[in-house]
Amino acid sequence: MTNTQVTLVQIDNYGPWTVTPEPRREADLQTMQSRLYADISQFVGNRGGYTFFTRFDNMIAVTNGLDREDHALLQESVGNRYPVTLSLGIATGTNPVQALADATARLQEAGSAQDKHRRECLEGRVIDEPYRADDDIQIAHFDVINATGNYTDELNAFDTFIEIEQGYAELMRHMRYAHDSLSFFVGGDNVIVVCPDLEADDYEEALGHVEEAVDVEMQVGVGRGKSAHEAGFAAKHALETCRADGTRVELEWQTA
Ligand SMILES: Nc1nc2c(ncn2[C@@H]2O[C@H](COP(=O)(O)OP(=O)(O)OP(=O)(O)O)[C@@H](O)[C@H]2O)c(=O)[nH]1
Repeated sequence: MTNTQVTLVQIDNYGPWTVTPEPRREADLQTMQSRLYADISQFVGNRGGYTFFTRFDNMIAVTNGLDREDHALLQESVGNRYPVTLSLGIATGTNPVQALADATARLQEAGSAQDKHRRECLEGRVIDEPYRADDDIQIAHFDVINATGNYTDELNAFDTFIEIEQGYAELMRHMRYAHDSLSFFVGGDNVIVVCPDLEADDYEEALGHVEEAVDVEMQVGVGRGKSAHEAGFAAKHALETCRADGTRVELEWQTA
C-alpha cells in the first residue's frame, strides 16, 4: 500500500516582493524562480525525492526519505542565499491528492501566502524511517507516442506545444478526479504522475480517456519504490519496455 510523503513548498509573501518597491524586471524573476527550482530539485533529488516546479511560487515535492531536519536545512540554505524565504507543509498518506491537501492545509492554517509575518514555517510530519516500505511510492511516467514524428518534425513549435499541453491538461484533470493522482509536466512530451495503488486497467482507462477527449496517444511505464527516485527509475525502465515492445502500459514493481 502506498504511503506518499508530500511537501508543499511556498515562497513567503512572494507576490508583494515582486512589485516592491516597484515591479521587478520579468527576466530577473524568471531567472530567480528557475534557479530556486533547480536548487530545490537538487537538494531533494540528492536525498531520493522529486520536486515539480508547478507554479514556481508554489512547488510540490515527493519527499519520502527526507526528515524534518532535512526540510529545515533546505529552508536555512535558501534563506541564506536567496532574496526570498520558503515555508514548507508536509503530509503523508495512501492517497497523494489527500496528502497534498493536508500539506496545503498545514500552511494555510499557519497564515496567508501573502502574510508578511508568516516566514519559514515548517509544518506537518514525516514518515519515520522504521515505518518506510519498499512500496511507499507508485510513479507513472507517461509520454506521447511518437511525439517527434507526429508533432515536433511536422508542426510549427507553438502548435506542437499546444497539442502536448492539451494532452497534459486532459491527463492531469482525469488522473486527479478519477484516480486520486498528481500529474506534473516535466518537459518534452513527458508527464510524471504520483499515484496511489493503481492497476494496469486504471492506466488503460486513462490512456483511452485522453485519446478520446483530445486525440493524443500516450504510453505509460509504472514503477514502485521506497523513494520517488526508485519508483520513478523503475517507471522509466517500464516505459523503455513500452517503446521496445509497442505496448501501451507496462508495470515494473521494483522492491530494491
Ligand atoms: N523529463 C524528461 N523528459 C524526457 C524523458 N524522455 C524524453 N523526454 C523528453 O521528451 C522528448 C521526446 O522524446 P521521446 O519521448 O523519446 O520521443 P518520441 O518521439 O515521443 O518517441 P517515443 O516516446 O519512442 O514514442 C525529448 O526531447 C525530451 O524533451 C525523460 O525521461 N524525462
